[in-house]
Amino acid sequence: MGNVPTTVKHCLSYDQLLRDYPWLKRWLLEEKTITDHEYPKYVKIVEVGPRDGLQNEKLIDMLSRTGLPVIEATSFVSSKWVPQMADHTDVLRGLHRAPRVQYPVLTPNMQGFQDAVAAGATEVAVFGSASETFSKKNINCSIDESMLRFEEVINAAKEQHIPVRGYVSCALGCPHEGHVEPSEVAKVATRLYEMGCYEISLGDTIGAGTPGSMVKMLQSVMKEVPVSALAVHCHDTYGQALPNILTALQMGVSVVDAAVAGLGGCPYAPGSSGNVSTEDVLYMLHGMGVETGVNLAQVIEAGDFICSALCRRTNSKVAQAQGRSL
Ligand SMILES: CC(C)(COP(=O)([O-])OP(=O)([O-])OC[C@H]1O[C@@H](n2cnc3c(N)ncnc32)[C@H](O)[C@@H]1OP(=O)([O-])[O-])[C@@H](O)C(=O)NCCC(=O)NCCSC(=O)C[C@@](C)(O)CC(=O)[O-]
Repeated sequence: MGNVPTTVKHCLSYDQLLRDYPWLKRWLLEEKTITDHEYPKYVKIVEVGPRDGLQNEKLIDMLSRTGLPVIEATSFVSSKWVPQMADHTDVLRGLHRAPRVQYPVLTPNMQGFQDAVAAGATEVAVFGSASETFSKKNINCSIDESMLRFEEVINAAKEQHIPVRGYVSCALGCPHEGHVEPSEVAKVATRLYEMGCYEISLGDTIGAGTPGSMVKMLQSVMKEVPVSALAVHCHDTYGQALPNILTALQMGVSVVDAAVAGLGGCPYAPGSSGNVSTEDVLYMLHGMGVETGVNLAQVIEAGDFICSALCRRTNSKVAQAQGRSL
């Protein structure tokens, strides 16, 4: 019984545990470890903190130096709807682009797309929803209407050779409708993929998903969209983001959205907390031997900088454990 942890060996009810929990017995006797599972060898991290949390050029520049391959910089939405995004053009123009880093921006419609391109965007993202009510509240149109708007954006982007990413919000639950059927998520993901989005990010907007619902949702989506084109975007409201991400990795997903210091939330998903923190995702992946090309210490520094600037506590457990931004 080579790898039985000492604490378990010395537990008085160890024999009873083995009797009562056959899976534990199998685990211990077969000397399985977490690394026996198949995981992607490399995971692409899409940093969404600057866009989903706040917009700050210095933060984007610090993140650009960490090895992150993608940093979502800002959002070309209406400032009447989201006043924080009013300075999107200045933010995009002001950042110092690092080589090999992509800086996508959100564009809900043609007006957003045109403004983004004029400000120098080289990659954009459209954001749809698997829930009718959320679609209406978030972008003021039905799912079908949103698809028409996105098709226009995607076609215009194709003409200019601009890659488009697609989001599906409410993939594991809606703040208004509650449960969302995995088949509805698959439907929207498929439409976005078929229209030409190169990657589909499945958003647990309210952070209510669990590994159980993640498996069901991914199984449904993966029947229609290749797993190589899928990403997960997990909020941590119920503390389920890391287990949900681990589950997605086990199913072959190799793109993970995360936000430095766990910034963010969605103005149209009241009560939802921020995204899973980039620091915690990196700590988990590196601990599993999965490569990301990202320097965790530098991301922690960037998180520290932005939390100090905002006088707020970091949501990253890893940064907290290192005594940062407490
Ligand atoms: C989509 C719209 C613009 C529709 O808003 P609307 O009011 O239905 O748009 P409209 O076409 O009727 O136009 C009304 C006014 O808005 C202007 N307008 C129209 N479009 C734009 C634009 N792109 N940029 C700037 N201004 C715009 C337009 O020019 C006009 O101005 P007016 O004539 O009244 O002065 C609005 O609903 C909106 O801005 N929504 C933003 C919602 C948002 O940012 N939500 C958070 C995003 S995060 C998310 O969705 C989830 C995600 C991606 O993180 C993943 C997850 O966690 O699940």
